[in-house]
Amino acid sequence: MPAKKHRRQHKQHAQAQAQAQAKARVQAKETELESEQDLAPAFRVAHSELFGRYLVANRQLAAGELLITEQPLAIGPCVSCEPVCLGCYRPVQLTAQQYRCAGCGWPLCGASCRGMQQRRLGHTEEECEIYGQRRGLAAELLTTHATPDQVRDLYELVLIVRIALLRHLTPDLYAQIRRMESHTAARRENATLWQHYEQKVVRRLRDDWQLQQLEAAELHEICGILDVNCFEIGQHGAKARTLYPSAFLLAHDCSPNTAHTDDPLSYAILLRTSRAVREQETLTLSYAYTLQGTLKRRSFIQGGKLFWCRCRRCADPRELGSDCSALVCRSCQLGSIRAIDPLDQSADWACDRCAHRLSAVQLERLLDRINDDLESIDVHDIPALENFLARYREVLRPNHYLLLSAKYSLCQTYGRIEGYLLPELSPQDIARKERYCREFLAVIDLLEPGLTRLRGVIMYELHAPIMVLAQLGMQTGQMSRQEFQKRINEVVKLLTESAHILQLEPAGSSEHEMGRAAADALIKMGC
Ligand SMILES: C[S@@+](CC[C@H](N)C(=O)[O-])C[C@H]1O[C@@H](n2cnc3c(N)ncnc32)[C@H](O)[C@@H]1O
Repeated sequence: MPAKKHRRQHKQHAQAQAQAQAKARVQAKETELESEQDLAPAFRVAHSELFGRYLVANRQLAAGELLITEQPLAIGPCVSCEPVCLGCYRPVQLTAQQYRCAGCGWPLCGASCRGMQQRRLGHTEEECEIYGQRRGLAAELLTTHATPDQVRDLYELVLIVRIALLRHLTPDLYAQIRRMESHTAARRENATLWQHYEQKVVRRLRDDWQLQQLEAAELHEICGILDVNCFEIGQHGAKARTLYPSAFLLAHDCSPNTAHTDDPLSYAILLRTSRAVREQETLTLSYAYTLQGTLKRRSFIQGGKLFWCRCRRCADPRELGSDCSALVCRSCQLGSIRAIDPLDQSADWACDRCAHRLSAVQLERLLDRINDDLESIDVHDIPALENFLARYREVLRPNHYLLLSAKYSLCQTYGRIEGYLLPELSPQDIARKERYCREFLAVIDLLEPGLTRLRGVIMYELHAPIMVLAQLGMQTGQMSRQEFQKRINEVVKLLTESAHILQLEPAGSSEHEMGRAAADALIKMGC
């Protein structure tokens, strides 16, 4: 081989080798970056004047990323609860037949309650001793003669006493809890709130129960910490409130970018992104029930968490396009009534077509009345719920949260309760279920988009009427093959997304079961 050709070949070979090495280096770097990204914490703690401490995404996060899973620091019955077992937080009766703790006499679900073995998460010896020494002031009041207020007042104390006990039992956990925000100064300025806790908690524990080792200031602080930072959790009828080591740091938003659930056995929280989150974006969850109007959500948040929310949804009279607070104008019957300035709780509400106005007080009174009406209806009473929708159709816009609440109950009862199972329903009733599901889903898509439990549940509910009506349409020859296929494609899409969302719920939860049912249905359909 001539030397020149050989040199050229050698040069080409060396160039190719250098290119391959460079490519390998880039690939190695990329892999390194990818794995660094995997290892990089998804979020960090930031601080601002407005939020105090809060969590921020450290990198771009995908929808469904698990951000936090942690055990509670403390757990106990909710504030306004019905009687529950002190071990597992499932409902109990106050009758003479109800099993009671041999040590202190409080009602428990049974001798083998799993909460008796879970130190710190259930009924402990230390707690038992305190109640046992004060049977007349606690357990003996918990009979069928107890008024709802007496029951609530006693159950409210449980978690406060548990936290106070941690001071000596596990000082590190206690210190972690005491570092949480309590808003004590602001609470002290609110005479009604302060007096409530002074009477119901501080005096009761220190004077009546003679627990003078619990200082008044410490008790007020614990009450504040609980009001500001607690999560309400529970599955299969259990209900409890919990404090978690880091999940409490999430800031609030009325259309949040995370969703959380809890493990039925360990009470661990599982917090995930519900949609894609940009690097530097604040991670948020909702402290209030999202299917409520701005006026109600804001006053609920101010009452418990002591700040006025000013998020994008709160500032928008149409609530991100959902229009879930709008009323029908009583005067012109054409326009919609909305808040003039939703960030001012006392601002008037005005019609967008005529000069009609309502004061915030008038509006609240009207909504309270309609709400009381709705609350008086059993969630399984289909005719009463339909009647409610018919009565308020002329008063509230179709997406109003009070109508949506009734529609949600109907979505879950049509096709599911005796007398209204799918084979028993008329095509009109099945179509009604489909319509309510669609209306509800359209609002949830705006307020809680992404991988959220409500979307998963309602998509599962929606697939059934579409499927049944499509089959019926084919059988009766009223639906074309093309239209039938279109409906089936929609069913597959709904089941796929529902299965994906609901199987993120912890095993053993009813939503997880629903997710599995969606996945099974897809298999049966050959998907
Ligand atoms: C559960 S704590 C969150 C952690 C708290 N920022 C801290 O530093 O401990 C709730 C408190 O955070 C603040 N906060 C959270 N979200 C907020 C928001 N959207 N606007 C204003 N303050 C907010 C309020 O002080 C609220 O009472």
